[in-house]
Amino acid sequence: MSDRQNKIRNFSIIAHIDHGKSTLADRMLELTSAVENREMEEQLLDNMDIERERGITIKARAVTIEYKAQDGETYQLNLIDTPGHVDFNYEVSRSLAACEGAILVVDASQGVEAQTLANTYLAIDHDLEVVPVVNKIDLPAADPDTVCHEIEDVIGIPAMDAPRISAKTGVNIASVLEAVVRDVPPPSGDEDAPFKALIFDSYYDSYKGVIVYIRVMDGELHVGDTIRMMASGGEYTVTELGYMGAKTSIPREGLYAGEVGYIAASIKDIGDTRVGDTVTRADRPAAEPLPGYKKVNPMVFSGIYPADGAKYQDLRDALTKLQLNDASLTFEPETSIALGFGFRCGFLGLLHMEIIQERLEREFNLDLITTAPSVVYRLTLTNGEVQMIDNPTNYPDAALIAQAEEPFVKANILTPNEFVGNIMELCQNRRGIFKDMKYLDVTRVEMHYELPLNEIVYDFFDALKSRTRGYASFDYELSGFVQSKLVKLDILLNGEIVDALSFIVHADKAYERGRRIAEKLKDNIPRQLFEVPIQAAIGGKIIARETVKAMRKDVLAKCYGGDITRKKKLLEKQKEGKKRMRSLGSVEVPQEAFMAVLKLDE
Ligand SMILES: Nc1nc2c(ncn2[C@@H]2O[C@H](COP(=O)(O)OP(=O)(O)OP(=O)(O)O)[C@@H](O)[C@H]2O)c(=O)[nH]1
Repeated sequence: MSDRQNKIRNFSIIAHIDHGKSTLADRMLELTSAVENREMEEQLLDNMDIERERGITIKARAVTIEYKAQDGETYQLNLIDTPGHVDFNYEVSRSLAACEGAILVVDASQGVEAQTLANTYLAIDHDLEVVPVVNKIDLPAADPDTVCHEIEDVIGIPAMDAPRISAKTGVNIASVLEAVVRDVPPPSGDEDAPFKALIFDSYYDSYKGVIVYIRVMDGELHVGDTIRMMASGGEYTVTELGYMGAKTSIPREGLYAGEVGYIAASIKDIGDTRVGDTVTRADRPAAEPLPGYKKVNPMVFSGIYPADGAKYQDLRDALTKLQLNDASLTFEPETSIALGFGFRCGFLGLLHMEIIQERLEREFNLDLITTAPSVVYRLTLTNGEVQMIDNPTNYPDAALIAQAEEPFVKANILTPNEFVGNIMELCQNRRGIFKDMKYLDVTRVEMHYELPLNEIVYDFFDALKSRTRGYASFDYELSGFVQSKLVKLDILLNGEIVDALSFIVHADKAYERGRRIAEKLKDNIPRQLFEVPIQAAIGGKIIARETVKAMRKDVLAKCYGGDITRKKKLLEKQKEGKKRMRSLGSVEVPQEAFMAVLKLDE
């Protein structure tokens, strides 16, 4: 191994949400003075607005810092950021593939949580050295000894000597860097072998074209070399390469085996730079690509329509741009009788969906109507054909279906034992199958359930939080398709089926759902000039009915003539309220109505 490699450490930070991953990353950058204190925006590594507001990290990012360790040597530390939410396990996985180690941050007042476990297992799957760190020791409720025992008992890695730190106040941060230098193995890789690197992220820069983030496995690369993308075959000449500093990129003349960095090569087509692909050199290509990693298929789908039909092209452009650095987002055109032209979009999970919606609205200034999310169903028809259905509108007639299957997940819930009853009740309501339960210590329990994805995509997480006062944590992975009794529930407004409101539901729950949805819609559809019947139907049979009564008075009637400004205000208000309305046939329906049908627990 070269001396250069001996001084490199490639690592990620993994943690349960809110345990302090981003704060620790900031402190590490600060300590290695990669950033001037005053220049430092809060949470440098999350550089998207929405992330900052929600306090979660979405996209993988990487940064190179130099650290002079106690042994007197200067090390190149490459920190690769990972998202913490269950929806993004795929992205965690792609970051981990570029590392040899992972710092596992555990909150000293909370202990091991569901995503602590899930992320640790992912790291172990990637053969990473896991370096535990106990954070938030400044909190009065901190109990680092117990948490260290918990890490040893539950995860099974030694933790008694784990650095105990406060990322917030900056206590003991250097001990984390020392642990990284000491415990994370340096990269191995043959500098003399043909160049081979893994693409783990990319983004589009309007001047330089696509910038790809790579981890070099073997060989070396210089400006002027011609690279080849092994999956797509695209060839480009490298115009710039280097490290990503905390704020700016630091161009270099070469990148070598074991290093993490970026390349720019005037690449215009993002399709050529697939995350997970292998880059090699055209003059001396590698024989085999790297294993890459499994791309996950989106499991949650929803229709996204521009509120103003004229914005269809803008919506397409916006989705195309977002897809550039979010390969897990899929979309294709669809038409709805009710909503016109839009796109069927596929997401990793509900949070992913919300984030994309928010970005479309905020960054691209679009007003959207989104339909209820649906999972993917697998149907075997009576003629033997197998169909995957991600849109309830395309659900075939019941008479044509020989067998219907829905996706199930394995759920892992960690909770203080006092909430076990509440959680069992919730899971039972959601058609969950209890698997087992074990005590982590005297007060905390780990529960395993199998649940239909359909029952958890909407509001399971919120429901779990509210039943456990926020103490339970939850993680899941897909386990496969399970045969199920499914029916399509249609909603009729004023006697007409609204295709955008149809959805698939388990037969045993259809009546109750139909009734609740009709009630919900009644609450969410404002009065119109005429009476509007709301009906729920299965295969043409009406199972529930509500009525929105006709409007009696004009809003202005309240004003008794007189005050013109007051009148104006009321009219403005009415206009505001209208903004997100959609005419379905003759009925005006607000956006909230489309989502309200999902939040049945409220
Ligand atoms: N008291 C205390 N609070 C901390 C400490 N470290 C982080 N926090 C706080 O914990 C909260 C979550 O910290 P983040 O760094 O955003 O957590 P994260 O793990 O990056 O969260 P995600 O990005 O959502 O995964 C923030 O309000 C921090 O200020 C600490 O050492 N002590």
